[in-house]
Amino acid sequence: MQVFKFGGASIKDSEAVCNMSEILKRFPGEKILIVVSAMGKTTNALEEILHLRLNSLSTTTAIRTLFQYHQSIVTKLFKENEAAVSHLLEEIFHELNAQLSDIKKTRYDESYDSIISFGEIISSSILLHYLQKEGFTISKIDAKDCIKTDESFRDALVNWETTKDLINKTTQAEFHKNQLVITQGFLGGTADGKITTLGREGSDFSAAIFASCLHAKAVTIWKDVPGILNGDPKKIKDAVLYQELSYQEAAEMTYYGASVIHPKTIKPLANAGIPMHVRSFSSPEKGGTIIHECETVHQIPCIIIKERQSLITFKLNDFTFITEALIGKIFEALNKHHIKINMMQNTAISFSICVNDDLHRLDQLMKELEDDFSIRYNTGLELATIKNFNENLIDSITAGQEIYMDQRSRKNYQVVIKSLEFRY
Ligand SMILES: Nc1ncnc2c1ncn2[C@@H]1O[C@H](COP(=O)(O)OP(=O)(O)O)[C@@H](O)[C@H]1O
Ligand SMILES: N[C@@H](CC(=O)OP(=O)(O)O)C(=O)O
Repeated sequence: MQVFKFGGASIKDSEAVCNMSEILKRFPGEKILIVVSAMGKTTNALEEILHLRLNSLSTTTAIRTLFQYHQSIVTKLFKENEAAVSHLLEEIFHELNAQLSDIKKTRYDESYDSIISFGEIISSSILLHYLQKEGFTISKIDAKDCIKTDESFRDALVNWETTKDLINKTTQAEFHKNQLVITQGFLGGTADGKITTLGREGSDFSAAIFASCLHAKAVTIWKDVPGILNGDPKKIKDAVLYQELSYQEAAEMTYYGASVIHPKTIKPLANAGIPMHVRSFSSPEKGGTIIHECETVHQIPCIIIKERQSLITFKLNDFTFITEALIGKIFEALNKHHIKINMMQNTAISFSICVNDDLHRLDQLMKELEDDFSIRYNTGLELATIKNFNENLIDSITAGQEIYMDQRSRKNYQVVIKSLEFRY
């Protein structure tokens, strides 16, 4: 039994969905658990709809556009039974509207999950019907009933023991009857059935959760790139494909922000010794990258760019030194608001952190600390990390740039800058 994950790009239109079905046909008779993300940029569209609703602006056009996007995929995929699937789509959008009218501003994170989860609910429903039409024996399970989490909405923590039991019970029963089982990535549920999400781009992590609980023989993540390269090929010219990566190297890349894999994905797979393949959905005959237990340590530079960063500097105005107690106060607030530090630095009288641009969370953080510190911040930055750096590469990345913060260790160089026009 193995796990396949199809992300937004691999199911973004009807051609991509047909291609997904062709990929599955390459594995006749193989038991496969399919984890799907929302189609294309649906999650971003739902975030926008939530934003409009919370600001008491009209959501009508945005909802209609999202509906029409999915409807046009359904129309192209289904012919004789289009009406049934269209009806299902209408029902899901009806439910989305109902949930939107019930939003509570005071419980932002919970409302976020209840709305944003619709992307995966829609995609898994359409794909179930399409793959059935294509002749596969397939059933759907709901991730919210299998992956049990706490109530940290938007970044929920998995309760592994319950999850393992539920995944095994639910999935094994379905595999007795079907070759394929499909479920939603990114989603989980609390003990009392409220929907949660595992963090943006968390479907890779969902695939790893299912794989480790089911002792799958492998996980394959189908992407719009040939595998994992030593830099994002959309930004770095002549990026080189890694044929294999150790769990450790892969985990490190995701930690620094290589967006190709969600950072929480590697740990459960490494602990269970399950290999992960990252392969191209447009060239499924190619092997891509395998992440597994191996001795290989790459010496070529690897460039990781984390976009949408903010730099926040905390200071006291009376020349008080930044003590451990003051840093402790900042860390406590960061922990409380689920804000992760991507890079940090202190001087005698200031403490600076580079964090993701999550305006809602950062706003809460500032409110909490504004009485104790004078706070300055810059938004719209990028954090570049070069593993195995050399001076030429640093020069080419920082040339003409204002450096907001940088630091180096023996092997890694990190820099926060405004924008990165690559000349590499
Ligand atoms: N080191 C890297 N190797 C390959 N792709 C990378 C790397 N770093 C960033 N990427 C980006 O990751 C993207 C694929 O991840 P993502 O968009 O999350 O896929 P999906 O949503 O389909 O799961 C690629 O299109 C590429 O631009
Ligand atoms: N749809 C969610 C979860 C996800 O993992 O998506 P993708 O696999 O397309 O990155 C998001 O966009 O955050």
